[in-house]
Amino acid sequence: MTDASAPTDLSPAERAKRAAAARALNYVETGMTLGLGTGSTADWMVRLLAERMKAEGLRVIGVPTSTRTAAQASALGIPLSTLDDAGWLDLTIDGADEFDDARRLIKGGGGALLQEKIVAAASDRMVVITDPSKHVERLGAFPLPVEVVRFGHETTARLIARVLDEHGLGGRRIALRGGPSGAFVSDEGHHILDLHLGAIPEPERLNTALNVVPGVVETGLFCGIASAIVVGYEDGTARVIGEQ
Ligand SMILES: O=C(CO)[C@H](O)[C@H](O)COP(=O)(O)O
Repeated sequence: MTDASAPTDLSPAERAKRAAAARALNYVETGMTLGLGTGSTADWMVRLLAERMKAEGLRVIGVPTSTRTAAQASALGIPLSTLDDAGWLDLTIDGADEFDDARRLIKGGGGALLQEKIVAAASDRMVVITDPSKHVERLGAFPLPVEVVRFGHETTARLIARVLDEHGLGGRRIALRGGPSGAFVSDEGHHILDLHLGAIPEPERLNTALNVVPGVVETGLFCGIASAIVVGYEDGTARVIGEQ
């Protein structure tokens, strides 16, 4: 169903993101503790959530997955908690950079993958909000973000290259995320290596192998975590893959 309340001046891409976010809010019930994702699609979800809280008296407590989302949510008046104070969450709603038919994801384009994974893992359900441009047959066209400690990060990259070799992904480019002003630093004070893999033959196996490399904190591969994927479309409709 299209959303008649959607602003008419949005670009097609923003309409799709908004549609996914609006549909995902159907999972939210009053009294829930809710993980709040990071990124431009999650941004819509936080905005629409705040609107519903004001308009309908919906009560939730949010656990943000980044300083960016924390700032947005508190500016909009959403009550927040830390993950440890909340303990366990009813639901997390977050975006993704890629998803496949097995509901596996690549996340971390916005650099918040570590907190996003911890929060999602501590939730009864993770609902992903996305659009058709992120659907892939095989994960890996989007460079895989891997969060690493700053100490010895070039050595960690070499150790990762060895793992890639063993997984039939030898010679792939590994880039330290950053720009002219220096390397990107995550909310937890780490760097991110973007692995340009093209296609990942066995995401679960690669995730396990990367996570035991000394210096690796976490990967952006989310396997077996998302319970539903809400795909929003430019016409304002949305479709759910997985748990309704
Ligand atoms: O994983 C993320 C941040 O770390 C984001 O959810 C992902 O990058 C998608 O962002 P967007 O909705 O802006 O496309």
